[in-house]
Amino acid sequence: MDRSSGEGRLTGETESVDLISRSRELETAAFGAVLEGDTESRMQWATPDGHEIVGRGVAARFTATGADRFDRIRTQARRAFDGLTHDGPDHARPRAFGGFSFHDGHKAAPPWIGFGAASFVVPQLFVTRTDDGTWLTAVGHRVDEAEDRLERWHDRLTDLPVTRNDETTPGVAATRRTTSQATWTEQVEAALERIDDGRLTKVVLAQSLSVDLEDPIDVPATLERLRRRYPNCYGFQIGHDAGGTFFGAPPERLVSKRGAHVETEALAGSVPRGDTPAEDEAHVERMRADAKFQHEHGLVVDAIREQLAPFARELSVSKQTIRRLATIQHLRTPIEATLEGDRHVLELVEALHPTPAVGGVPPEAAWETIRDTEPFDRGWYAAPVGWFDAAGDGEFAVGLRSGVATGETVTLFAGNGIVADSDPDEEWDEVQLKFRPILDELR
Ligand SMILES: C=C(O[C@@H]1C=C(C(=O)O)C=C[C@H]1O)C(=O)O
Repeated sequence: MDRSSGEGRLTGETESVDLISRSRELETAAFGAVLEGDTESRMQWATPDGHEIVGRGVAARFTATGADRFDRIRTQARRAFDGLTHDGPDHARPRAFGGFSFHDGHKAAPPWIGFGAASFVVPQLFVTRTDDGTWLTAVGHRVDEAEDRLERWHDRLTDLPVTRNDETTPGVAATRRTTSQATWTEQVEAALERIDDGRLTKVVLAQSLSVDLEDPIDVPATLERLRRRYPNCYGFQIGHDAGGTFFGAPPERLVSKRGAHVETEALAGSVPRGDTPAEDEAHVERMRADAKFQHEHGLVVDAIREQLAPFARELSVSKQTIRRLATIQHLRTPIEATLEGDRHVLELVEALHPTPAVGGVPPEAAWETIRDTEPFDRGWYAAPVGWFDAAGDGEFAVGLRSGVATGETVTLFAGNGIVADSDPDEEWDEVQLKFRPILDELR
């Protein structure tokens, strides 16, 4: 156990504490052990291009509530990162990992204990695996603290055998839905009335599914299996010993920023996979040719373009493509921008969240409809999860295809875009497909 966890860490909005960071290369693949044992915080982040970060402990924590939560996180982070000295390669630099709740008024009630309206942690210890090798980084408030932590964990990880992947799933004892199919039909019909009235153009309605497990879930092993099945998705977990663990395999990038270069995408419109390549194509062709799907997708492209334009010197919207996943296929439009001036990735996160891929159009009417309709708190579902660094660069996924594990229950969330001409039965089927990534790994 890392007994120094929590000592002298930075939490307040006014304190300023130096952060010292030290890295060294790791010759072992046994770095999953970083997540073992008691620690107040653990995190994992994997990208579709194969990069991976696994971390534990709290060197600095930033939290905020309210409408200015994005700004307040940035202010706290600036204080912490201003005093940072990193000795190691750039890719092993300290970053703050965490995210936001869907809505700024969110309260951390079950199953979301430990998940406030905005919460980020700079881990005390983390492993970064990229094309440049595997590196271990320790962060502390004094040089000796960082160096001791680095050596201790380096020795510990190097001595460990690489364990084989755990293929056993926890098993499902019981499931409970928040929304029956009959209720869903009523909800979609009520949303369609608002659309007919002209109050609303699109809303994404979600459902939640609670799964009682037969055995405790091993989140890292579950994520590993998800990564193999959904290699073109993100993989993440954010866990608190004093609360739950939010994890998932989102297919959707909210935004990534490196210097002036920004990448995002519109992902909306969903059809199943077929049993054969020809069936796959038939589903895709139906989606491409369908006015409802194109309308629903186009609203997302337009909103992202509008939100990003004020920040951009150049903005380009690429040709529509298909994102094909193991259980579902989506319409996807990549969007890139070159920023005008110096910006923090959290400014872009704030501008983009929620896109109409998870919220709706117009945003206020969509949020009102979500609030009037959904009998549960979205918590961090469909909200930004990811990281940022001292330079204000970072990458955020949309927290979809996700669940929050507490004790022996996992609460899953999934939703779908409703526009004029949506059919409640078809929308129901699409939502069930979106539960599958996590549900299949629990059964
Ligand atoms: C809302 C979800 O997915 C989003 C909604 C989609 C749609 O309406 O077709 C497709 C991809 C995601 O942007 C979810 O996975 O829960």
